[in-house]
Amino acid sequence: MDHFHYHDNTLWAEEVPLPEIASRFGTPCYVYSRSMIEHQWQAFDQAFQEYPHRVCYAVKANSNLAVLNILARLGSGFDIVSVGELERVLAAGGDPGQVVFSGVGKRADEMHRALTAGIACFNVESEAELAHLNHIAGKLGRRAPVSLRVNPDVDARTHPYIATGLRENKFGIEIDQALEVYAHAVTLPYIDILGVDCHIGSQLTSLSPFLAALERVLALVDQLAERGVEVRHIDLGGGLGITYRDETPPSPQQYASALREKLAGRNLEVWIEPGRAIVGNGGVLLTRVEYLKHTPQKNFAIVDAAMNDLLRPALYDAWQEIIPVTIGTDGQSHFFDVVGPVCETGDFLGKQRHLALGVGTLLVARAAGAYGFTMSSNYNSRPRAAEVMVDGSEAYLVRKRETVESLYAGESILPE
Ligand SMILES: Cc1ncc(COP(=O)(O)O)c(C=O)c1O
Ligand SMILES: N[C@@H](CCCC[NH3+])C(=O)O
Repeated sequence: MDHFHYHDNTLWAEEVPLPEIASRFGTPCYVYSRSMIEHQWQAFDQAFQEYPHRVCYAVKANSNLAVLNILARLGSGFDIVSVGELERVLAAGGDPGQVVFSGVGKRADEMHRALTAGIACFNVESEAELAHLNHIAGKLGRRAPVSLRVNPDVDARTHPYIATGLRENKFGIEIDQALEVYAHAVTLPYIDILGVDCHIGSQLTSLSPFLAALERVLALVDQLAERGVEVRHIDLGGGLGITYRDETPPSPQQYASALREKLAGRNLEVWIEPGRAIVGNGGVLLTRVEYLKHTPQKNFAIVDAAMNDLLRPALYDAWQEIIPVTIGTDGQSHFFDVVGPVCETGDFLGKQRHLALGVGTLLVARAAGAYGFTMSSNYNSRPRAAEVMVDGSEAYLVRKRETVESLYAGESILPE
């Protein structure tokens, strides 16, 4: 399915034209579509049909409160990796009883807060973390709900920086050691074993790695049952990819039905943690051309968004489609490198793009709803961009552009 439609310069099925958004809120800004985000969450939820499941949206993909609130209203669960993400979920009206906490480095204060908030499950990634959590829960006089995240040693066939399920990666407990760690876990007084968790990587474009991981997790579930450890759910993490260029990832329907087939007849809930596939295509980065620069080697379009706003091209050499929203003033097409104002040669949004551009042309970088704003920074003392949510005929400013003053508000100089 083509996730994205442009009708009269609007986003998806929303009605507010992007040039109007640019003039009301300025550029660069992120623009999200409420209906697209809802559509994608519901696609996952409905695809499992009657099979007991929980969709825990991965907050790291896009943690804007309006996005979280839209999902909370649908009844979504949330996958968090820090206390900061937990507080965002709570502030957005999310249900703590549907929160899972992933990550290799949970601190004591984070465990404490998550326990008092009453989260659904800690996805524990090492024996040391398990002992620490048992200790913290003991001090609170509570039992911590736990799944162990196992590392199934499956090649996700994605960018090496975002593959997480290989033996050499820092994530999870080696699957061959899992039985031993479970045997220990069930003896701990403040640990309640609920499930088995894994997450093998992000931007996966085929089903086979998911199914290979599922098979290994199910084999472990069976071995645990033989030893008297009955788990209630398995968590398969996130990772389903989207189309940036010419990838053809499975749809949420295809993904869920392949999982359902393997799970049929089991008395196990399945939890998933999709991030990118819910919000990725529901957002764009809107930016304006400031200058054109023609050199004997290259044509540059210098835009007002930069690597601090959208890091994926610089970090992963990721391809984001760039489309003009308004016609260029000179109307001439060239191959352009679309670059930002940051002082790094790696500061580009796209290279060698055939575009008709002029000064003032508005462009979008598509598929920027996931890992766009959340990976942004203040590098070069650039204020973070505004975020706008479009909902039918209304556009709401859901995060103001930062002010320059706010960037040094917490700093101080040394006394005389
Ligand atoms: C533990 C965990 N769950 C879920 C996700 C979400 O992944 P994605 O955005 O690829 O669906 C990630 C990131 O890859 C993750 O590390
Ligand atoms: N930041 C990555 C995804 C990271 C997934 C986190 N576990 C990206 O933009 O593709």
